[in-house]
Order: sequence, then C-alpha cells, then structure tokens
Amino acid sequence: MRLKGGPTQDEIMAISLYKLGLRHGDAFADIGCGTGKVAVYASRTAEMVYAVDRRKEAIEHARQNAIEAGASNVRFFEGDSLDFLWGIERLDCAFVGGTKRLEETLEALSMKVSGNIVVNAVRVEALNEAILTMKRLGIFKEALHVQVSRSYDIGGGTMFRPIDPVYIIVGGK
Ligand SMILES: C[S@@+](CC[C@H](N)C(=O)[O-])C[C@H]1O[C@@H](n2cnc3c(N)ncnc32)[C@H](O)[C@@H]1O
Repeated sequence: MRLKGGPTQDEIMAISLYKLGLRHGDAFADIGCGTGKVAVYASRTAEMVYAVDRRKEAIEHARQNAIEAGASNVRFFEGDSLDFLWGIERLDCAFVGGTKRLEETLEALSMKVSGNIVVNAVRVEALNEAILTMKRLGIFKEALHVQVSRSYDIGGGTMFRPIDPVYIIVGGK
C-alpha cells in the first residue's frame, strides 16, 4: 500500500535524526508519522516512541510497519498534534514531519520537549513559519536546505537523479 506524503527519504531521515540527537532512553514523538518510517527507525534507540497522525490510514500503515519491524515500543495516536501534546507530560525530542497547525504545534512542543525539535518541510511557507515561530520562542538553532542526488544505471554507466529538496529546521534549548 502506497501512502500519500511519505515515506521520508533515507538521506533526509539520517540528517534529521542526527540533528535531533536522539539518545538511548529517550521519549520521542514523530508528529505526522505518515508511514511510520521515522518512528520505527527511532524505536531502535529511543525507549518510547509516540507515532502521531491525524489520518486513520497513516496510523494503520505505521502500525503495520512497526509490527513488521518488531518495534514493540511504539505507541500510536490517531488525531491532531495538539490533541496528542495536551495529553503528554514530557518528551526528550520530537520530529515534526506534518506541518498543519505548525505554529501551535511548535508552541506546545517548546513547553514539553527538553531536547531538540526537528521539522521537515517541503514548502517555503512552512520553512518560513517554522523559522519565525522558533525565533519568537527563542529556540531556533539552524535551518538546512538539503538536496540529494542518487546514482542510477544508464546503459552500463552511472548518472545522478535528484530527489525532491527538503528543508530541515532545528530548534532546541
Ligand atoms: C509528509 S507526511 C510524513 C511522512 C512521514 N515522515 C513518513 O516517513 O512517512 C506528513 C503527515 O503528517 C500528517 N500531519 C500533518 N499535520 C498534522 C498535524 N497537525 N497533526 C497530526 N498529523 C499531521 C499528515 O496526515 C501526513 O500523514
């Protein structure tokens, strides 16, 4: 089953998780988890992973991915980021892959997260919203524009094909 909007590309996930600084024992949230790819990968390191998405089909997809990966430390929340965050006490770090209600989501995260918050955005409007909100909250660290090209075979030779560029915005205290 193919899910609209995902999965996060491997190289983008690698940079995002590095910038997140995820550590053993962490409580981590994947906000807008889509296919659950980031949540499942993070579950190898984090003690507890919350996979949150407002779309039922995304949660079903993510749950299936977690089962197949044998990730037993992933909890699923079907609903909006804000509904999830109101019910959570604290998080060590969070990845935001879904940018609806981004400003309010970042405000709530800044009160609950002790470590880093990493946002992935493909639209410049979401990039702008993330930077401005993080600056207002005093948590902005850096923003990256990541453009990756992958090799592919052509007539026995090698060419490169770009994947869609992604903005990675990093915040934290
Ligand atoms: C680009 S996809 C995420 C891709 C995901 N990282 C993956 O690897 O499959 C964005 C997802 O965020 C969800 N989303 C967007 N805004 C949200 C919000 N405020 N609360 C919960 N989910 C949200 C969408 O339903 C969508 O599934």
